[in-house]
Amino acid sequence: MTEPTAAPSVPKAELHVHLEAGAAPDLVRRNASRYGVDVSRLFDDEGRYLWTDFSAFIVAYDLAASVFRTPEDFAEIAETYQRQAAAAGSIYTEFFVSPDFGERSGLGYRAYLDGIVEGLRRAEAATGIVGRVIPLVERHYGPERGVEAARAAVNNLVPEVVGFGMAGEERLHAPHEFSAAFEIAAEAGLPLTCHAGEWCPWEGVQATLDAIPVKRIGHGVRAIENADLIRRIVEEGIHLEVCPVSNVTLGVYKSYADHPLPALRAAGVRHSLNTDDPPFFWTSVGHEYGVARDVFGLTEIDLAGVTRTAIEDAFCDAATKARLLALV
Ligand SMILES: O=c1[nH]cnc2c1ncn2[C@@H]1O[C@H](CO)[C@@H](O)[C@H]1O
Repeated sequence: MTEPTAAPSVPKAELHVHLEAGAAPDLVRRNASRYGVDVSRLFDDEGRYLWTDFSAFIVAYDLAASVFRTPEDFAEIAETYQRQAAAAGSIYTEFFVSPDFGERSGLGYRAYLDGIVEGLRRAEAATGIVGRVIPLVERHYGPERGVEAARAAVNNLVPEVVGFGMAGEERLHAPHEFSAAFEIAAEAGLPLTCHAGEWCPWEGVQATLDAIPVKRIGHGVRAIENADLIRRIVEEGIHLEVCPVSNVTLGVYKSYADHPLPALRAAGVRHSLNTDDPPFFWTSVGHEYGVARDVFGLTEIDLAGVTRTAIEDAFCDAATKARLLALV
């Protein structure tokens, strides 16, 4: 993970971090040896995560996640991530968690969630950084498992659970196939976000907005390919959870010069800056803000605006937002 020489000092906030990907290689290696799992193919000679493309990344993600098995293991991921983010000036993180993965891990979703929440509470007590959780559907497992994930989410509404979403392989299944899952979550009062417009072109974002009453889109950057869609996103106040380093590292865009962050900003699209899967993409919250400043030319005032927009469009309660906005 490369921190810029001097990360911007402005308070930071993130709305899009996949929890298991918050685990740094050292933590994964330590747990792998504790549980006797061979993770040698996960890392390169310098000990950094190794993958070739998005499909290989999803497999690598699952292998790294497989060495977390107890509530305390998950508490440690959450607490460690949050302490590092707080040290880089972050005041708020929303993590994607997977009820399906909680079951697959053998732990059960509730014990998995309780571990994560315990880690978030410990980090908040130590540093003040606030952490919240968005359970999600893993799209590549299909709509039926999506409904199960939604049921698990609404049956375990601890205070830290603030929304519901979908991630995973965007090239499989259409958004409307997941309507039933999103309806269960919406009926329980959970605001919605869905990954789209990362691996599929702008039509994927439009189909998502047509099928699911989302307030935010995970990534959504390829909406830039259609001016009418961008107008709709601005008019409806849809927030894009933008992850520039992830996009360039995974190859959604060849270089930062091709990335639409400046065009999205110029169009007035509400957005935040996010790490997505930080150690997999050799990034951190400080690095994202550093790239926004050094590559895209955002000023400290612009960056404070990004943080304010993130908190305004966060899924936490109004009192928490007011308290956090007062810090920016
Ligand atoms: O950048 C991404 N795009 C789409 N799906 C992702 C990305 N990063 C992680 N996941 C997926 O999210 C789930 C865990 O939260 C896993 O299914 C993982 O593959």
